[in-house]
Amino acid sequence: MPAISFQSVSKAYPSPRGPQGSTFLALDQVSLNIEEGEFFGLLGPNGAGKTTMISILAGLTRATGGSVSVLGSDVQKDFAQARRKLGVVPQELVFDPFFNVREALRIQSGYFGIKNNDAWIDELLESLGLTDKANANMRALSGGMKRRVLVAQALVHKPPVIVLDEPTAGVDVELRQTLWHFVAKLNKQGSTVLLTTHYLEEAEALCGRIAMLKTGRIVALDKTSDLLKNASSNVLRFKIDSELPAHLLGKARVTGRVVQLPAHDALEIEQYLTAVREAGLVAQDVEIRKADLEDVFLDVMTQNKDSVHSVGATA
Ligand SMILES: Nc1ncnc2c1ncn2[C@@H]1O[C@H](COP(=O)(O)OP(=O)(O)OP(=O)(O)O)[C@@H](O)[C@H]1O
Repeated sequence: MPAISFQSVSKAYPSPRGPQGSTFLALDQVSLNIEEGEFFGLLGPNGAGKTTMISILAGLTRATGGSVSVLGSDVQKDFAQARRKLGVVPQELVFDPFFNVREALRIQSGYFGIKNNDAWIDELLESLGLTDKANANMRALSGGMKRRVLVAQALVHKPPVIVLDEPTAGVDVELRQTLWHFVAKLNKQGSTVLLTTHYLEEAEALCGRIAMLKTGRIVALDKTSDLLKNASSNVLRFKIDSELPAHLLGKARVTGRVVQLPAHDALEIEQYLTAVREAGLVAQDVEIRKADLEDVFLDVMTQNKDSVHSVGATA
């Protein structure tokens, strides 16, 4: 039985543009099974639909079509059972300002009907570097500390499936390391992890399998190692002072003076450098590196440039 299953899931929101009553599809027939024990990455640009998928999974938003289940429990029909199996770390820093950290975790335990949970709460506090903040009021915590509490809150009922929605957005290196160390340990002990992140380095390092979402559709789904294998194997990187010739510009990723071009073999690298020289440009700091997940991601996203799914006005 999959840990998480999305079957032909669609979600229509009221359209911000267009005539009244019209909708647009934030998710379009998404099907995805995540198996027990996987560390799975869900990637996509802003607005791709990642948070919408997680909100449906957590029972916070209703899908317009299709079905979603957590370890066999349907998120709508068996809401309480599905919710109990799930620990969700939300993207936004939502917290109750009236309680201290320990109280917040005890209250969260109470929502799940768990009494005398202090031993596990202490372990969570310790693992997330929060022990000395246990009695601090939530209001008095820094953003990074609040995020740690959100992680602890999500795990307070020992859920077998953990969902992390951009947990490292804007957090420092120390918290990232603490968090990844802890989540990797839980995954090794058998927890299933679903992660959304814009830090592709993290996804590459942590996730065994990855789905890439674009405008509500899955446009790539594979083992991380196979995604990397199928990508252009090398990237030619150099700096220039003027604009690239037009025929190279379409293929290149340009950041300021830095140009990066995907290259399959030595001949292609030679052709790029010749084209640069013939355009009267000087390539500086030339280097060749292996393609990484960011290259794969950009490749996949440019191949699927014009997928916009609007539907007409609903009756
Ligand atoms: N409550 C809502 N009402 C209307 N439109 C919404 C609502 N929530 C999300 N959307 C729209 O649905 C689309 C998908 O949004 P979603 O937040 O799921 O994307 P995302 O992949 O999580 O993006 P990000 O990386 O920025 O967090 C976007 O176009 C967004 O504007």
